[in-house]
Amino acid sequence: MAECKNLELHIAMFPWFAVGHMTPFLHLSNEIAKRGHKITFILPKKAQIQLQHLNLHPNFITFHPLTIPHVDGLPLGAETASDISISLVHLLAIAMDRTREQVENIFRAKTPDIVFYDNAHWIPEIAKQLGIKSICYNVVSAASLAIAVVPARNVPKDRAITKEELKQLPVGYPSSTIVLRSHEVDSLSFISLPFGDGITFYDRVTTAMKESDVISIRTCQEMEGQLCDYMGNQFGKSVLLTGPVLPEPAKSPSKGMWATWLDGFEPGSMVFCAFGSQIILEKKQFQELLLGFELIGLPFLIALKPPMECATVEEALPNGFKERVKERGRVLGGWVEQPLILSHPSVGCFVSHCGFGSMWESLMSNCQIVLVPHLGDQILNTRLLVEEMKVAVEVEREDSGWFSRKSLSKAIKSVMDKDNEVGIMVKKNHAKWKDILASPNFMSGYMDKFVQNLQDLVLVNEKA
Ligand SMILES: O=c1ccn([C@@H]2O[C@H](COP(=O)(O)OP(=O)(O)O[C@H]3OC[C@@H](O)[C@H](O)[C@H]3O)[C@@H](O)[C@H]2O)c(=O)[nH]1
Repeated sequence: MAECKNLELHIAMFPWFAVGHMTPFLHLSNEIAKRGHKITFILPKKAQIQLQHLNLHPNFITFHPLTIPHVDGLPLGAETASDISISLVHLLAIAMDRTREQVENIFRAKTPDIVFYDNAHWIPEIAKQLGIKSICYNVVSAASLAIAVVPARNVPKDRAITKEELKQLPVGYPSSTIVLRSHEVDSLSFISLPFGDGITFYDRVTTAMKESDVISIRTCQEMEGQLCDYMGNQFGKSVLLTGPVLPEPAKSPSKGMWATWLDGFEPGSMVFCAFGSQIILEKKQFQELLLGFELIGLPFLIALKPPMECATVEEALPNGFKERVKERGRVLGGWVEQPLILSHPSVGCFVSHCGFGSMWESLMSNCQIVLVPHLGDQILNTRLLVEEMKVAVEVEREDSGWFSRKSLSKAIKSVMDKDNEVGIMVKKNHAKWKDILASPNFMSGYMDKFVQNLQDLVLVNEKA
């Protein structure tokens, strides 16, 4: 157990109801629990079943399930963003807001010292009344926060933000490379749309940050230092960084259900593709992607949700695809154990949407990285990896947003061809960054300092 002051903390966690948010909150909980502190983790009932295997310290981390109220327009039983399409998530925010009384009752009963939250902008109001410190913990990149949800963005209250306004960077934004191209700015237009009852996404997130005692971001100074400083200046608050907070590899890892099949291929020859927990492609784009994989001539494993209007991936396969690729490729429509697959010696390339979780997992792997971002934050994460760190390549898209089988296969081949200059460069840079991120005290150093800061925060409270 890491050394720290003797003050034992009790922390409540209340992440947005999405796997890409609850999972990193749980990784953070594990790190805090490992240092001897108690966690009450508040989440939808169904999500508890999905996440409990990631709870590495059940003696310290207790799940507290919520009943998610039904909101008109959501499918019956929907509890997390993975249960619904992206177009409905604003309704899930209403459902989250309607759990306020349940959450307040938990706080009254459990009396935590600190609460971590992200999308629930009303948490600081409850916390202040009960003498609990509130930390707005962001599990997306500092870049995506700094470009979209800072006071300098000045989103109009009475109308939707225009494309021209979105093209302008917020005053003082510190990067000229981690930006959206002009045909991509629409991916941010959601910030002025409702997200919850009578509140826009922008107002929700900026309120969540303004009202907090501390802003925290799951990133590191080495990669996003300037952007984190900008966030601190914008909100006039200290910004605590947790570092990447990835789980330690299990001592005796299960090999996972795909290991035997993967074992049959040459080391580093397999290309793995997954687009996180939310992306659902249109059928034509899904088929184009598969045909791109067919073109590369390498073995592949694709784990994507069935495309729009299809119940299964099988019914969306291009004609004759299965017969042509035979044993060389598999297309799965369900959840796979991504971290285990990325660590398998046969897997040499990861084609990802660059969701923030997948971004860290790709950096910590030995795989070449090919990126096909979809949402605004994924595009910015991609720019960070491609333009700043030069550890990955991005698949070229047309202005319409469409990517072709040719552009996909070109990007994959560029990193899988051992003599390709770009492939050699990204591999070398990736290895350097991996050395930094995986060095013995890198992550634990961030966490020790972070937990120390939490204790100081509570001690100041007690002395006051
Ligand atoms: O089949 C799968 C797919 C995904 N996963 C895991 O699920 C997690 C996905 O998280 P990501 O952040 O990459 O992607 P998501 O799309 O789920 O995240 C969401 O929240 C974070 C934002 O940055 C993303 O833009 C948003 O889409 C990863 O830890 C990944 O290992 C699996 O284990 N199996």
